[in-house]
Amino acid sequence: MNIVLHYVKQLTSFSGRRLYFNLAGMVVSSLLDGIGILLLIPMLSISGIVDGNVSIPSMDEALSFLREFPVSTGLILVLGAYLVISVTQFIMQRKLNMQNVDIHQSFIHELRLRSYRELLSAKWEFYLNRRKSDIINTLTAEMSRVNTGVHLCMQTTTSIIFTVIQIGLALWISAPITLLVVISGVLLALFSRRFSKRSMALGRVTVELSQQYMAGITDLFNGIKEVKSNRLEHSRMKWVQMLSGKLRQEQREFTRIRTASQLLYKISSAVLIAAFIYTSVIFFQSRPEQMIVIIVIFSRLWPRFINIQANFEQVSSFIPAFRSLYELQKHSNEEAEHQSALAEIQDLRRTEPLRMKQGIGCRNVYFRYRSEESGYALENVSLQIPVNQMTAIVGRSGAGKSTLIDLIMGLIQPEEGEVLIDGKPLTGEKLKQFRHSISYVPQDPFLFHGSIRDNLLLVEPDATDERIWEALELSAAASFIRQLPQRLDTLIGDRGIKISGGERQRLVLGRALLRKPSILVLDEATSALDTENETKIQEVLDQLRGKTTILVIAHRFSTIRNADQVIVLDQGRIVQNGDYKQLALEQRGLFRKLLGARRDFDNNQPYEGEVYDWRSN
Ligand SMILES: Nc1ncnc2c1ncn2[C@@H]1O[C@H](COP(=O)(O)OP(=O)(O)OP(=O)(O)O)[C@@H](O)[C@H]1O
Repeated sequence: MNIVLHYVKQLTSFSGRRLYFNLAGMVVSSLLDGIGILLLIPMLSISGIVDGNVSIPSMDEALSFLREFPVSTGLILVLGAYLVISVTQFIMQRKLNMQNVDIHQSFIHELRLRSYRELLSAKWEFYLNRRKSDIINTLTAEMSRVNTGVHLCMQTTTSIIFTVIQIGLALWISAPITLLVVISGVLLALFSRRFSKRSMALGRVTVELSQQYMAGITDLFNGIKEVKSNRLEHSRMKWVQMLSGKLRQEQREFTRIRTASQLLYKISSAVLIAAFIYTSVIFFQSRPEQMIVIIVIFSRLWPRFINIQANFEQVSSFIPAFRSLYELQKHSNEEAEHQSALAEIQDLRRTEPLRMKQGIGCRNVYFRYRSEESGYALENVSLQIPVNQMTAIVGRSGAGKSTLIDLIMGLIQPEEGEVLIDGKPLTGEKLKQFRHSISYVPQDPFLFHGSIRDNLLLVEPDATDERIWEALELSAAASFIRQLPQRLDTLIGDRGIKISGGERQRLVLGRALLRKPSILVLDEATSALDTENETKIQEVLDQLRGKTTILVIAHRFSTIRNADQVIVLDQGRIVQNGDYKQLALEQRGLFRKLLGARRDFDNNQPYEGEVYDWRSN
């Protein structure tokens, strides 16, 4: 329950006076409700409409004037008062409900924004160690349970206020009966704690199953092409059947618990009411008016107890969802990129890009993904990337090329050693500015289901069509986009599924160039291009040299042919570093081995446009 209290505290500090005003309104409204219903019988009795007398201290005297009137006038007065009180209470209740929803939804809105902000400010390592589908599950399914949980907490608070006030009024009417009802309620609530505990245990199962379901369907639809091509539909269907069966079972179990506790309350209510009436009639010779009071008090209070118990059980089943959101927020907060990362995301001012003068350096850098592993992904790496030159990083698969790029971009931090910009450590404001000067193009770029224009404006929301076409010309994407019937307004599907791999890469390169970056990082970003388009990109990179620092991982010989510097990585270490020609001539070097002995490097005349994959060596 502590975790729920954490969010309730957040709710009270977020909503402030509004929440307290609403609670005060609830008190007044429940008083009116209590007066309207509970005092109806005594009023009728005092007015002489019901035979006999139900004694309520001080109320008798206050309403004794009704006896002066004829019965019909008294009845109109009593019912008129009842109507006024009830209608006022209904109107007030409606207003309070609307305000409640407003407070609740504003809080959920804030919670959602806060969670996104914290997640966006978390460092890259946070994501490396987590299943993305778990994060998505927490932000969707669990967030929705938290939403209902907060609503239920507010509803339960209201119910408790109503109940306490009605207990007060009932005590006024008949203290012994009310006390008996309350004691029975408390005993039953204590007995029902087992239902709440079972609900919480089931809630944990719900979160686990929900995570498995989200992970499974994410994997399934990410790999739907493989599923269809390799005829894996049957095995996937079996998996869905198994998981959906567990979900069905879990929901059934939850309903079983809930209905069992409701049944217990309802049976108790029948047994208690019978016992009360029997005791009153047989032992205390109570009159019919008192019987009515017993029934009224019981029928007003008992459903409230049932309702509070049902809410407790449901909130208990949501506790694991509250915990899941809490832990996601806590961990993303703990793993924030830097102290001001959160504030930075809120800060809408544009950060000025860094004007690098000398270049990027790494000094004796060590990095490993898990501290318990003995091997390093990067080991004692020292290098210099001169400003406005093109540096290529090559090596076999798993050599550490992408890790080195992530480290240079400040996404991951070295375990030992330093990354330097113009000789100074890459931290604080400098890191922020440095990030703003980079355009990064991965092999599998991020394209969303939208138009080409929308995908481009993602990085430069204010770019004009003229600037967009200029960038697309540079990335050799303009020609294919012009041929599309809707040109920039063409929808490209999920992850750009409606265009080819090569077209996707040219489009994403155009998007990177639209930002006019001072540092361009291409991580195998030209792998899907044909020779003609690759040559075009090569020309673009040549044009950018002298104006932009270019960092390239490429498995194609032609892409790095004009690089000013080639860094050769092997098992996390730099084994060669120099310009292309020099490395190609080093007979025993790994670079030459990677290129393949077939080529005539002494004349530096490799076959034009030939595609060569380092990784196969
Ligand atoms: N998220 C990760 N968690 C654990 N180990 C990782 C992770 N990413 C990479 N590695 C390991 O770190 C080493 C370097 O990987 P990296 O991706 O940098 O190589 P690469 O040269 O870019 O390979 P490729 O050319 O195949 O993309 C490899 O041994 C790899 O298994």
